[in-house]
Amino acid sequence: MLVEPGELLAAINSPDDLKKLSEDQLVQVSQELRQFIIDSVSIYGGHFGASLGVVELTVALHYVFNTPYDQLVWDVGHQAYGHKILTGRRDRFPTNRRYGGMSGFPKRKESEYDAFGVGHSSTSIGAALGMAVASDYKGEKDRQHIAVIGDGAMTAGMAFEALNHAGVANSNLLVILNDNCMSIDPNVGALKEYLTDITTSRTYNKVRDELWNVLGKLSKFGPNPQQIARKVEQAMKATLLKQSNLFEALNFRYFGPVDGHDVQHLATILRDLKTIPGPKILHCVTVKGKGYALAEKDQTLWHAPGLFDKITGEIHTKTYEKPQPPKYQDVFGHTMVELAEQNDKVMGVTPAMPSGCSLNIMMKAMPDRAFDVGIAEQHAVTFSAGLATQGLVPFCNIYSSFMQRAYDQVLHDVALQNLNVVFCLDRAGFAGADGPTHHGCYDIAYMRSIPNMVVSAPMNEEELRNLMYTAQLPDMGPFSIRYPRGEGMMPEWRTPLKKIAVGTGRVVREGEGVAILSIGHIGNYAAKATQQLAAEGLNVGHYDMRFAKPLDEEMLAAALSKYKAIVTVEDGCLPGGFGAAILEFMADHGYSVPVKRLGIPDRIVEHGTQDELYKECGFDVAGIAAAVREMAGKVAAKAAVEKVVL
Ligand SMILES: Cc1ncc(C[n+]2csc(CCOP(=O)(O)OP(=O)(O)O)c2C)c(N)n1
Ligand SMILES: CC(=O)[C@@H](O)[C@H](O)COP(=O)(O)O
Ligand SMILES: [Mg+2]
Repeated sequence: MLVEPGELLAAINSPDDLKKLSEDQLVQVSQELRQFIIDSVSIYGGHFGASLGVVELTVALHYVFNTPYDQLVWDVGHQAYGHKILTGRRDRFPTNRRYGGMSGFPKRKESEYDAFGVGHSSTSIGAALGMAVASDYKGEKDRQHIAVIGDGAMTAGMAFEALNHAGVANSNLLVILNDNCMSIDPNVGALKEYLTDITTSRTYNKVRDELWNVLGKLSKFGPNPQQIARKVEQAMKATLLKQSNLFEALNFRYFGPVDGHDVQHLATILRDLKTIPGPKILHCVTVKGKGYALAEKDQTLWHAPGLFDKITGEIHTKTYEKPQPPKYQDVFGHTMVELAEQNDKVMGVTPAMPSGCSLNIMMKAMPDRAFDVGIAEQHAVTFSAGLATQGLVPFCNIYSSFMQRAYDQVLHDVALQNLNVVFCLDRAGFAGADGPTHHGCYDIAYMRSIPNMVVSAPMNEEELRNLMYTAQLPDMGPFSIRYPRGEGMMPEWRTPLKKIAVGTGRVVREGEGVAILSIGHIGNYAAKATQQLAAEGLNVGHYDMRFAKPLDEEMLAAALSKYKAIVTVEDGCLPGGFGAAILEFMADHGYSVPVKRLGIPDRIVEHGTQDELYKECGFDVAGIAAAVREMAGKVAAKAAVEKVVL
């Protein structure tokens, strides 16, 4: 073991062991847990700042509540490392996010302590409410249901929808709002300002603390003082806070704000809250990255820093002798500025991923033309639709998997009205270590089914730039461009912007016998496979189709007439995907050439590096080459049979 737990932590293999500690020992065990997370993430990688920020909360929750009977739902789950360590998975930590190893997020099949599988944000309140209502139905009156949600996740519509329901369901639900003023980037929006208003109202906090101190003393004499104090507190909130009672207006009892790093105080409060029925919210104020100075200072960088030297804080980056290709996201970010300089109608929109998708480059250069709307994918799409009705051309950049949330908005608000909105789907295909919650498998299939939608994918940086350029030309209608996480292919990527005729592909190489039809970046793997095959004497054709919709029908017809077998390659799901589009075209036009489709199969693919997952699914370079050989073998066998018959 490269990471040794501290003395108390070493003895904790489940929350039952934690409960054996005295309340005085909670501070030490919290320190040890924090150190274990720092030590582990520095050498194994993963999300960092969020877990450090909830160390005390995690300890207090498992100390006070009877998990797993009491159900604890973590929102997003990127902050649940402490939870995993305390619930019997400390020894598995070296495998975190690795192929075949522990998931970076809570996952029901991984542990009975993971009450709900997460990864996408803002699901915790709805899920915990469902559990609470189920407990009501089953008569489990003693069961507790807790949702831990961050201030960033709280900005999403789903969270509000669940609060709205919970306020009348009257079930036993505790929402813990972990307020650190941060999403991945600084949190945005009016809710953030409201929460800041509560946390910074010194007068309110002072009067409230005094009131509850008195209450604590009086409560020995019965529940009445509590009721009086509550009434006084409500009146006080209304007068002392600018906008009061957002949560109380939704029938939640609001407690806080409390210091989320005072573990003993948290344990006391949580114990009290256990006795209060119905929906309640505890507002905890925490610091993202708490306990690691650099992470406290640059919270965005340390959200998920990669491997680092825990002593110096140096983040390990590879060094290269030659210039390397840029990340696709950066090509997007810089090209946005270039396009916006040329076309004053171009705007940028991101739901809470400005640094993830590099729209932050435009937000800095043109703050009035690029918007972070918070974790609100549905709103991001409809907001973009609104901009488009006024003649603007919004580029709405959403990670492929998060876009799943906004399918109806794409269809109803954009496509039905044929509005000029450009959807840039970053992290399309396998996301890698984040795993199935984040893999962008489905976008070709779901975008292809939408009328008016152009579905495209660049094979390299130049194509990304040209597709972006094309998409903002007049009257293009809804236009989607997908590209993967990570680097492209071209160190010299600032190529002149050129129009690509919609629905046209390009020939990468002519061959004979078998042709590969690929879409997007994975075409580079196909290109390598064709080179390997050429060395073996197999001269394989390769077409970079660029568009899954509309297909380049002319090119396809030519390829289907010339070649005896086809292999399609996509970094997307096979059902309904690019290969399926080719088969539909063939069926509709009477082609019967044998086809082998390579892509993401119809099952959940877990986490690992992108290359490990391509290999697992058979579309890494070796897999593509093997598929071509197989098809070439069939072609040769068929030709041999035909020769004998003749
Ligand atoms: C639907 C969805 N959109 C975006 C994300 C990406 N994302 C993951 S964590 C995060 C920030 C969450 O902020 P908060 O809930 O406040 O948690 P913190 O990191 O501050 O602890 C974002 C935007 C996501 N996981 N799910
Ligand atoms: C938890 C979460 O959803 C994000 O932090 C996500 O892991 C970011 O992914 P990228 O690293 O690909 O931006
Ligand atoms: Mg936050």
